[in-house]
Amino acid sequence: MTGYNNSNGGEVNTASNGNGHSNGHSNGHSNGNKSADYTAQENPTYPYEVIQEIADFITKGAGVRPKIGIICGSGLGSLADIIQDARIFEYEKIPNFPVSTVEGHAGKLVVGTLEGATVMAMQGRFHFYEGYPLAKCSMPVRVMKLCGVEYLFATNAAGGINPRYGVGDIMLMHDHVNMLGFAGNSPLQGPNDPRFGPRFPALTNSYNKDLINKAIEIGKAMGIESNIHVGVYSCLGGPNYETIAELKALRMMGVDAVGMSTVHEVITARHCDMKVFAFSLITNKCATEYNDKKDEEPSHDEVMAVAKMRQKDCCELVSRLIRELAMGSA
Ligand SMILES: O=P(O)(O)O[C@@H]1C[C@H](O)[C@@H](CO)O1
Ligand SMILES: Nc1nc2[nH]cnc2c(=O)[nH]1
Repeated sequence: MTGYNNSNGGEVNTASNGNGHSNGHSNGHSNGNKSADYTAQENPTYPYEVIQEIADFITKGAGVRPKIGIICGSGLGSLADIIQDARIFEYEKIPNFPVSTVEGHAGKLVVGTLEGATVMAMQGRFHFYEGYPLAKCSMPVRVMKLCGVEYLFATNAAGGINPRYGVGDIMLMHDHVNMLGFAGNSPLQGPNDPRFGPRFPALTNSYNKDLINKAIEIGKAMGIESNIHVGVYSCLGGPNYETIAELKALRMMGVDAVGMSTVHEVITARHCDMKVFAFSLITNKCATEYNDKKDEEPSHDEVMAVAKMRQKDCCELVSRLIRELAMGSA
């Protein structure tokens, strides 16, 4: 396994320099990496070679090169349970991989087949609020790319700000507002390695329109068209949910649903030219007026309960869309 120490303040370390794991990207588990904890001064960019080694570990272990990557949102791990001929990698056992710390994110990578396509699914994603820098949160997207993935399917649980959205609805993402980006934070910060993508990537067409249209058709066929919306997602840092004033501001900005993930993954995927499909399961309605109703306050328990309740439809939507892709009609 390549060691890397990226505290050189500029250049990406593109060679295997054998200098050991002094970078702080330890997962503290079975790979024997004894490096120090992450410090904010450190550059969290993973060198290409390290990502390549993780990808090789997975493709060799699984014996396939997946075409579609899936990221399961909070409570939506069942999207990975429907994968056949599954080869399961616990994050703790993947060299240089972070570990999942959030309930509803099991911490497993599942590789196999779904509806005739080879897929790899993250049953557990990494969030900024867990203390991981954004480049680390979205590093697995680059691993997917080097495993052969061409399409990223990202899912999340989110609060509905658009008053037309109900709990349990699905919002197909057609755009996002990157609040962490507004605050000067990006998964692409730091030295750029052109083998992944350009220094200044465009994000104007980030969400694949054909896949959105296909998903709308599938929603109709499933008889859930009135529960399907197309809208704008915004990612905040979390882990706290939003104040009323913040929710009002987001609504004025044109945001339909708010969460704590996905955007950095989409940026990383578009940077390396993957096609992206993403949706939010609306797990709670966000209050945009002041009131004292305790039962209107969001909670992770509620998020998990709604995800469990709606997992069947979410799985069916994803499976059908993947079937269309595998048949070449999406
Ligand atoms: O991983 P996602 O974005 O689906 O999870 C959302 C955001 C927080 O992690 C959590 C809050 O309940 O759900
Ligand atoms: N930020 C945020 N994330 C969520 N995830 C699920 N519901 C919510 C919410 O209301 N706000």
